Amino acid sequence: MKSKVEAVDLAPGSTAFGRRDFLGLAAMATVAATASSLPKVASAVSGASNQRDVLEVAIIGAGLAGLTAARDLQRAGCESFVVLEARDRVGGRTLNHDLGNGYFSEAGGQWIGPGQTAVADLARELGVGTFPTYWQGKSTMLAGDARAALDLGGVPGTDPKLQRELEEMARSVPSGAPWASPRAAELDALSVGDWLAKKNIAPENQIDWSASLRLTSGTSPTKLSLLYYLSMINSADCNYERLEGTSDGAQQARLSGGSQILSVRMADALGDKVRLSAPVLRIENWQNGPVAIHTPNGVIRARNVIVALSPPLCHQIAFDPPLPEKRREMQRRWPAYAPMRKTAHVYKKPFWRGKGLSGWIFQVQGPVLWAYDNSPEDLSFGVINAFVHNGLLPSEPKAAEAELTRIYAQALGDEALHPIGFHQHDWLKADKWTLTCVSPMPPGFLTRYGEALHPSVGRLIWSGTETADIWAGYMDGAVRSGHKAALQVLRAAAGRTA
Ligand SMILES: Cc1cc2nc3c(=O)[nH]c(=O)nc-3n(C[C@H](O)[C@H](O)[C@H](O)COP(=O)(O)OP(=O)(O)OC[C@H]3O[C@@H](n4cnc5c(N)ncnc54)[C@H](O)[C@@H]3O)c2cc1C
Repeated sequence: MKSKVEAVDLAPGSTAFGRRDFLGLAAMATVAATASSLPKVASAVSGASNQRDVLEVAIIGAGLAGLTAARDLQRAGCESFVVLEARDRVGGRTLNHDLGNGYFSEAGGQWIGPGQTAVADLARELGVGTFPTYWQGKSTMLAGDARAALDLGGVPGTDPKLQRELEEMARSVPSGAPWASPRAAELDALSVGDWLAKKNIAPENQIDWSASLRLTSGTSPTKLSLLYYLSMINSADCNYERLEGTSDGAQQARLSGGSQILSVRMADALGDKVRLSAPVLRIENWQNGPVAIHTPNGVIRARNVIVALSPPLCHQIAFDPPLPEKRREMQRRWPAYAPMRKTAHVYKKPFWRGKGLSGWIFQVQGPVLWAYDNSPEDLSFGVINAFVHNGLLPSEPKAAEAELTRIYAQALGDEALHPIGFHQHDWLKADKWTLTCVSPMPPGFLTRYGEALHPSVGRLIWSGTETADIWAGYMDGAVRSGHKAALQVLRAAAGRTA
């Protein structure tokens, strides 16, 4: 079992000036360039709004990506936009479950970690604090009636030698465009399972690989493209533990007040520019504009559209004329339906901590994929959250609670028999406005369809976490994609007045 993060080797010929430094400088340069053209942009935008019913921008989706784009536009002086959101709430794949007295448990995205600077900056700007994820103590493994307690040190217990091999391969797989890797065809022909099968992995490590990959990608190693997984490791500075770990990885910290608070605060500041319960059903005249965006409440016209949705959600919208074939096929075939169901057991206290237990539970065969301590920062009560296998746990809440309570008692002791609250959220069953929590990318997809993911077509600018250059699939990627889309619109507006 590995517990320490090792230093990342620099590629031959590289200097201590890393990719992050470069991206930081590039971002500053872009912001400076944008700021210097702001008066022009603002006037171009006010000019557009003079045409009464034609807005400069319509943003579809009030998740982190869409709201970040809207916030950036407003900060740049653009007032001619709306955000159209299908649901009666903002936040998309982030959702706070209210535990009462101002406490929340996150039913969707929740953790942030090192290198996820975009979401961390946003939190700071919005006055949202962070606190460390609890992982200290022994984790419990359950296999039938057998129980073992192990110190994992906050990282998955996979083989360090194989982790280094993956990191080395990840260097040649750019996170934002894996299909551009010189080894793309070879790596996309394999699943992670194919690759692992050649490595003679000990059975106990196979369980660890399988659990951590399923949690990260929503699918099993045999169904996950090796190319895609390497692009995720690349996002994490080519550091496996930074992707998969808690102590110094992407699961390192939580947002005070629950992750949905980011979207709620952005939406509050945007006021009536955010229109809830306004699903976009049809988009016409997207080639040259003005684009007509149809919702059940009426038609909005705009020069540009930021589509801040995952590709399968884009596919639910009718486009007239139809989108270019490659884009259409990419949306249609994008791997969706990675079901994720999260549960929360509430206790009077996090009693397991006093027993030297982390609250982490892994079950070899059973409904619990991973249970973990999700208690509030001030420990006024204890919470065990779990990612569970759909199909192995009854969907009816009372029955699900009882089954998990029994398992937690086996893992943590009899105190677990008395929860004071239970909550679950099944993203597959909730509604049709998420479809996929993460992307369970199969071999062969990215090399075939990846190139259609980023380029705008006509007046449509694609955003949403899936389009991010780093940390795609994560909250950080969503925020980055929102910044990028807003810059595209501002540049287009500045170009018209130049
Ligand atoms: C269970 C779970 C656990 C996760 N864990 C983590 C984690 O720990 N850390 C992390 O960084 N990320 C995590 N994620 C992923 C993270 O939540 C997402 O990457 C991020 O929130 C995506 O933001 P987005 O704005 O790109 O998309 P979304 O949040 O999907 O936003 C899209 C919005 O568009 C709306 N919409 C859809 N169709 C239409 C339409 N036709 N018209 C108008 N509106 C529409 C939706 O209602 C939604 O509000 C997790 C996700 C889930 C579900």
